[in-house]
Amino acid sequence: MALTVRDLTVHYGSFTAVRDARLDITDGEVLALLGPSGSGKSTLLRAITGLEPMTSGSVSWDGTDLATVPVHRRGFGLVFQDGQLFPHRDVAANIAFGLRMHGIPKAKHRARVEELLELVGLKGFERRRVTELSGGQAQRVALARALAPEPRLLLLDEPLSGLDAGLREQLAIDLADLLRRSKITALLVTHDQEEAFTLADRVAVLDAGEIRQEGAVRSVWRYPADDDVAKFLGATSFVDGVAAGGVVHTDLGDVALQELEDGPVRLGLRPHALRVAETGVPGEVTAAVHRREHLRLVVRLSEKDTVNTVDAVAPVTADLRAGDPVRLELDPDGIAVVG
Ligand SMILES: Nc1ncnc2c1ncn2[C@@H]1O[C@H](COP(=O)(O)OP(=O)(O)OP(=O)(O)O)[C@@H](O)[C@H]1O
Repeated sequence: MALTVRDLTVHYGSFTAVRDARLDITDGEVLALLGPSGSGKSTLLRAITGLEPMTSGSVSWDGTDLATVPVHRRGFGLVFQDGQLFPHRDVAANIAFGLRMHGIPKAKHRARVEELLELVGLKGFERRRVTELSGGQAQRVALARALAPEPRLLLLDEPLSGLDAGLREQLAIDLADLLRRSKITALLVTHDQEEAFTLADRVAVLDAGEIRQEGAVRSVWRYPADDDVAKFLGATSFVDGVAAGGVVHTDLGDVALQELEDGPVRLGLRPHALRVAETGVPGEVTAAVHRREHLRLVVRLSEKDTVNTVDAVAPVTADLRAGDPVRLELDPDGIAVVG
């Protein structure tokens, strides 16, 4: 086990920002700490680095307790939201800073800087002033600087959240590729599920200072531990049903979920779990908004006691507006099995 965190608690005065956190990261694995704003993600990350004093608990690397090891001797690389580059130094000097700090001889700097710029897709940028970089380029330089001394753990705190949506998506894909190719062990903090799922092998969902669920990305997405985690992962309504022979029967219709054992189940529905179709439960559109890939609807269901209003989707080409009658069918793709 590379990183082991046990019972980590951080108090700010009488307020508990992180309570009894337990985490493991194995070599070459990327773990995302995912949670809403204020849930304690940054506090936990900072406590792991040693930047934030812990109230209790332990952080170990390969079984060695790091309590007495200062931040700069932990062998961790850090990347924050706003890069924090040195504005008066050029790109090469920013990246070489990490090498100097770790006592790597100057003769080796140039080759390593070139190698890193190539890795982050900024070949030839050595002499560029950092004030003349775009937000995305600056974050790539910050990443190169953190990777320069070959840290045993890379810690990324919302590394992409200062960037606009399109760039963020592209950089997340590039970063995922880089982490995999270089087999980097990393801990990523984000409030963005998509970013966590693009980048991480496993996620730990944090809420109000506590880790509510931890597991492989796909499994947490499909099987959230409770309604709160399901809501945080996009479920906007819930329906109870009964599974029998791989089909779940609910008030909103039937849906094939082959992996489920027979018995009662609770389903969390993301908007695309309900799609406009020829058949299905009837309802009336109360709102329709165009999104990039679909038309997002709010639908009031007719004659349903348990669920009244649900989110649903229709193709972008559908000409639907408030007041229109529709029918909705369940789509297994958007469903989470809760509990
Ligand atoms: N230095 C501090 N003193 C007192 N309270 C703090 C301090 N730093 C953070 N907090 C509080 O601790 C809680 C957790 O903060 P933290 O920054 O870890 O959350 P987060 O999940 O990273 O949030 P965000 O996504 O908004 O950055 C918040 O309620 C915050 O107000």
